[in-house]
Amino acid sequence: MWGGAVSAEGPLGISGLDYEIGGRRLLSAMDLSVGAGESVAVIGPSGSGKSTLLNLVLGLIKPLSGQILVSGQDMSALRGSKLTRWRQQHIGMVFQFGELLPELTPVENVALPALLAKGDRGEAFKRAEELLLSLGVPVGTTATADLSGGERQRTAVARALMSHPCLLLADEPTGALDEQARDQVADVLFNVPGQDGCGLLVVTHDASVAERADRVLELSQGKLVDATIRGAA
Ligand SMILES: Nc1ncnc2c1ncn2[C@@H]1O[C@H](COP(=O)(O)OP(=O)(O)OP(=O)(O)O)[C@@H](O)[C@H]1O
Repeated sequence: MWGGAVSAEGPLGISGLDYEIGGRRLLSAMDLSVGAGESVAVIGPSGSGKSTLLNLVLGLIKPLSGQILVSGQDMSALRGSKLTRWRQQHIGMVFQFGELLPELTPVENVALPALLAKGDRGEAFKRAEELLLSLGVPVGTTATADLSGGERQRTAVARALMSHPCLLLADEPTGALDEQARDQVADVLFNVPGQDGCGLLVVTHDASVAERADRVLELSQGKLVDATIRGAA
């Protein structure tokens, strides 16, 4: 089992995490930490609880017991608008299907969270454009629906980075892509910790994506164990 001390300073520290659903113990005394500038991939069979783990980190569901620190803050201790604000300010999330609004342009999609949070409009559009250009996404007037699958996922990465999160989560970020687009999105995603200094936690079925991470862990019977993937560091 991979343990590791829970750091109050790092992007993510999980200790002794237990979670049950429908009378079934899904996570059991799980420990995990993700350091600044580090990437961790979690693999595991379907139904083993990988997405549930991300939902717990986001504070969308509460653990039975144990502690989840995001940027030093115990997520279980926060409720309502405080929890929402902490999540918005410290965590970026990339979903399998991007979860973008198809009729908006990529810049509008990326700027939207900042606009909804009543941020400065000009600054939001400027940062959105810079982020998209840095990730190789065209910033014209094309609707997001008309972009390629890979461009859409890179737009989703840009949106997740908009708030300068200390922790970036990704749930099957390349699951809907062909091989070439998968590699481009994985390049972009795994560059982020080195460039921004945030921690990256990626859940994936794809060994060629997982092996890019600094550490690969397998979720097995409620615990994270070291996984050896050919070519993994
Ligand atoms: N709200 C819920 N009610 C009942 N069971 C649930 C609920 N949410 C998740 N589960 C169950 O918990 C288990 C873990 O689900 P989860 O989505 O975390 O798995 P996963 O490892 O991400 O799977 P996949 O790789 O297929 O996405 C599954 O058996 C799922 O059916």
